[in-house]
Amino acid sequence: MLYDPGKGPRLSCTYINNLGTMAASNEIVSIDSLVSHSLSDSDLDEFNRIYYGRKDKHSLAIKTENIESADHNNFEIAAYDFPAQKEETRSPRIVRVGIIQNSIATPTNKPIREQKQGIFNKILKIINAAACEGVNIVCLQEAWSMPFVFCTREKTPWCEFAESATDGESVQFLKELAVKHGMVIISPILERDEAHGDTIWNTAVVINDCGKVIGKHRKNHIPRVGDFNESTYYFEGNTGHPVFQTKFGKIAINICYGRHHPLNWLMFGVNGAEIVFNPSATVSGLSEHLWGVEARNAAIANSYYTCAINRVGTEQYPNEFTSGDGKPAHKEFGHFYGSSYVTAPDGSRTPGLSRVKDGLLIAQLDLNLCRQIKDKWGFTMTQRLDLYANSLHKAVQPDYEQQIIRPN
Ligand SMILES: NC(=O)NCCC(=O)O
Repeated sequence: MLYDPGKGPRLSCTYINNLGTMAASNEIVSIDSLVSHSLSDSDLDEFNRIYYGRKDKHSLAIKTENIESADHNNFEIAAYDFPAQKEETRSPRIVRVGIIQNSIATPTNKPIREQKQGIFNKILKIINAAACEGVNIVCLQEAWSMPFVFCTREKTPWCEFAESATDGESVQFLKELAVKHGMVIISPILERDEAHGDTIWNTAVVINDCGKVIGKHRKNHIPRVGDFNESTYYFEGNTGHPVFQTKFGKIAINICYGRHHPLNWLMFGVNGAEIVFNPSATVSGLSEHLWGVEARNAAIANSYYTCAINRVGTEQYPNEFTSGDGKPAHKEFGHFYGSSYVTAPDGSRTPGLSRVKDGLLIAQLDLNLCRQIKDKWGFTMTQRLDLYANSLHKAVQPDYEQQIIRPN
């Protein structure tokens, strides 16, 4: 069955908020549903061609049982294909990725274990659907197993969500699924590092298709913007820019705020990544106009695939907090707008998932496209790393003088 993101409702109506009551929502379901509701079929084809680089729609069929499961369990499911040209000397290198966006499952004043378990229950159904569609690599959103509590600046009880990157609750839960389905799973969590002073990190754990943790990456750039008070909880990561060689290709993770830093994206490319996942948590009003630009631009500049994943929903906290902007104290973080999407190295992209609903976006990628685009555009050949290494080395010296040519 072919899924058409354009035919859903334009506005969401009501939702159960995180304190357990019904709330009205006038959120637009997705920019893509807005566009497709406004355009004729032929104009929509032109929109897809001109704006998204999708010459034809390249949607993939989804099994009826998974469409039914998505319907029943209230998540969106969509699947797209990114083919590459046939080559004489290399076979196609086809991999299916599944990116998952989710809201929290229970109010934030419930016991920690209950909150986690509620999220596990919904993720289980979505990963099962992904497996049934032959997905090889799943990536979850930033801090997927908890509410995004960092707006509060409270340590209790939120630090209790932190867990070991080798055998914490969520890693154990996902290891089993990785083995069962023979898939690689990227699990971005709040990490507790007992071996190093019980410190907390924002970490993506990579579990291979045999259920083994093959490594982790810690978020390199920590935001200090709006209510994203993450620096109260953890430092900038110390793991560099690792690329993980998996059975299904070379993958890397650029966690959320790192997407604003082109050099962060660059280094994953320099280290050979073919797919870079960007698990995120960001809210409308702050970043939504940037969302479609940054991961897409990174795919173009670095000739790799990018998968941008944002959490979804409006989270409320038991105690009021302020945003340091003179406005009244409040209990809501804002609206996490989902809109997860995938971009190919040629800059073509999928429509986004919903702004208001959990979702699974499946993309079938031919990794041969990475090299084909490098050959065509020559961005790696012309990137002049030596020039910038030299200039940056000078720029970080305390006595650096900016290269400004001033009028006499
Ligand atoms: N989670 C996170 O780093 N959010 C910061 C806000 C943004 O980058 O849009």
